[in-house]
Formats: sequence, C-alpha cells, structure tokens
Amino acid sequence: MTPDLLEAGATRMRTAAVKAAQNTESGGRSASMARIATPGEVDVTHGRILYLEDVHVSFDGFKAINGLNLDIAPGELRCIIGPNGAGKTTMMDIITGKTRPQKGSVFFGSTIDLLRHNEPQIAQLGIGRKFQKPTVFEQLTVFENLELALKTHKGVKHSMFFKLSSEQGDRLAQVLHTIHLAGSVNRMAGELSHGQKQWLEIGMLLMQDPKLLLLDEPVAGMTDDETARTAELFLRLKGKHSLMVVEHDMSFINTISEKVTVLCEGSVLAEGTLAQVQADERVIEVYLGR
Ligand SMILES: Nc1ncnc2c1ncn2[C@@H]1O[C@H](COP(=O)(O)OP(=O)(O)OP(=O)(O)O)[C@@H](O)[C@H]1O
Repeated sequence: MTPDLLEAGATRMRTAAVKAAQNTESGGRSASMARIATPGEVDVTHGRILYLEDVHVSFDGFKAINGLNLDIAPGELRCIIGPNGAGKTTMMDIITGKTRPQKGSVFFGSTIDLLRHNEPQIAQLGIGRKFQKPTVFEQLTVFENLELALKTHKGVKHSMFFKLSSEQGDRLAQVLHTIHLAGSVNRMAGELSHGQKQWLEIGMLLMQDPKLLLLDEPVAGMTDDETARTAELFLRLKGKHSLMVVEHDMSFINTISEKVTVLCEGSVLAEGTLAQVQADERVIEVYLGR
C-alpha cells in the first residue's frame, strides 16, 4: 500500500472513531465518559456529595440491593469492598441511572434527585464512571483521545472543525501530566500498556471535570509499578474530585484508603478504616475469612 493510501485509511478510521463516540447512546461505556457537560454547582452544604438511603433493587425476586444506606463527602476517596455478588456493580448502576431501584432515595448533593435523571443526564451533571476494561480509541493518539473527550457532545460537523481553546489546551496539558502520559502524547493508544490505557481513560473523564468519579477495579491486570502510580494518581485527585473505588486488591486499598465500606448481600456490613473492617468479626466471617 502506498503512503497516500495508508494516510487516507488512517484518516477514515479517525473520522469513524469520532462518529462512533458521538453516536454512542446511553448504556455504552464510551457514553458514560463522553456525556459530562459543564455542570452547575452541586449543593454540598450538608457535607455530602452522594447520598443513598434505604435503596432496594430486586431482580426477579432476588434482592441484589437490600436497604442500602451510604453517603460520600465532597473530595472523599471512598473504597468499596465486598465478596462477589455483594451488589457493588449494581450500586454503581443505580448511581449512574443504568438500574432503577424499586425503593429508596439517591441524591447528588442535597438537591439533585438522581432517580429523576437518565444516564446521559447523570453524566452531564458531573458523575463519571470508569468500567473495569479500558475503552480508549486505539487508532487515535493519546492527544486525540483526550481531545475527543472534550468534543464528543458536539455535532459531527462541529467536531471536524473543533479547535481547542487555550483554556482547554492548558487543561489537556495538565491532565496529560496528571495521568503520567505527557511523554506519550503522540503515541497511538493501541500501543500503550494496559495500565497506560487505564490512565488514558481516566484522563478522558478528567477532561470533563467530573465532581464524582466511580472506578470499578481500576488496578486489575496492572503491574506492581502501574498499581503504585495509580495509587499516587488517586491520592492526587481526591480533594478536587470525590472518588468511589471498587477494588479487590487489599494492598492497593491499604495505600489509598481513609474510609472503607464493606458491602454484603446488598447492604453495608461495616465501615471504617481498612484495619477496623479487617478486624470486624462479621467481615472476617463473610468476606476476608473465605
Ligand atoms: N440484571 C440482573 N439480573 C439478575 N440478577 C442480577 C442482575 N444484575 C446483578 N444480579 C445479581 O445481583 C447480585 C449482585 O450483583 P453485582 O454484580 O452487583 O455484585 P458485585 O458485588 O459487583 O460482584 P462482583 O464482585 O463479582 O463483581 C448478584 O447475585 C448478581 O448475580
């Protein structure tokens, strides 16, 4: 193939990736990272960015979430642990509007009732979700992936002629530095390691400046070095953003956590520091002792 044809092919792939990102409807992984607009202020005067009260979800009579109460403070980094089937994913599905509870309250700040919003609206309100598997656009560069995260909510025509403002350019540079990819800005995402792809996807969320980030098993499959750098990243993000991290890797949790919530059978079994919950007899019995 001639260089001209190669270039034409690459351009077509990039255009297709832009369109794919724009066409992704609610429920898709890319949708959850792509739909955060500039949100209005979230009222955190009561000291909570997220508040779940007496939430119930049943699937064909099976109680996956059973009287769940949980709240997260602004800027907090909360770790969620629990055995398989405890309801961790279902809880994130409820917060992001993917699953509707049969009963209960779910508030973002004190005034935004999340049960009255759908998935894209919740993303636009400032809640970003990162699923376990990285879902970056492999045929695009690191830079293009981050740029795409800014423009996917605009029309196709707009995005073809999209130009970063200087403020957006500064944000992109800052995010590149935060996610340890400043030296890889022109590399194709497909060439990155698994850990770097995870950081890039987190960067795509950060481009939209979410207030609350939900992260599902972010260090699964990472090397020890990548895991350590991810811990540093999360510790840097907390305060500016609120983070909810579902993870099974206890040594990672030990590095990043202040408060840990243990879910079991759809409700909170214990809450406290990792040392406190690890010493709790009920936790040892249902989870850590297994
Ligand atoms: N759509 C569904 N239909 C029927 N049952 C479901 C559905 N989604 C989840 N469940 C069940 O609800 C329970 C909670 O599942 P969930 O995936 O939330 O647990 P989890 O804590 O995320 O588990 P894991 O650590 O294995 O990912 C499980 O028993 C699961 O089989």
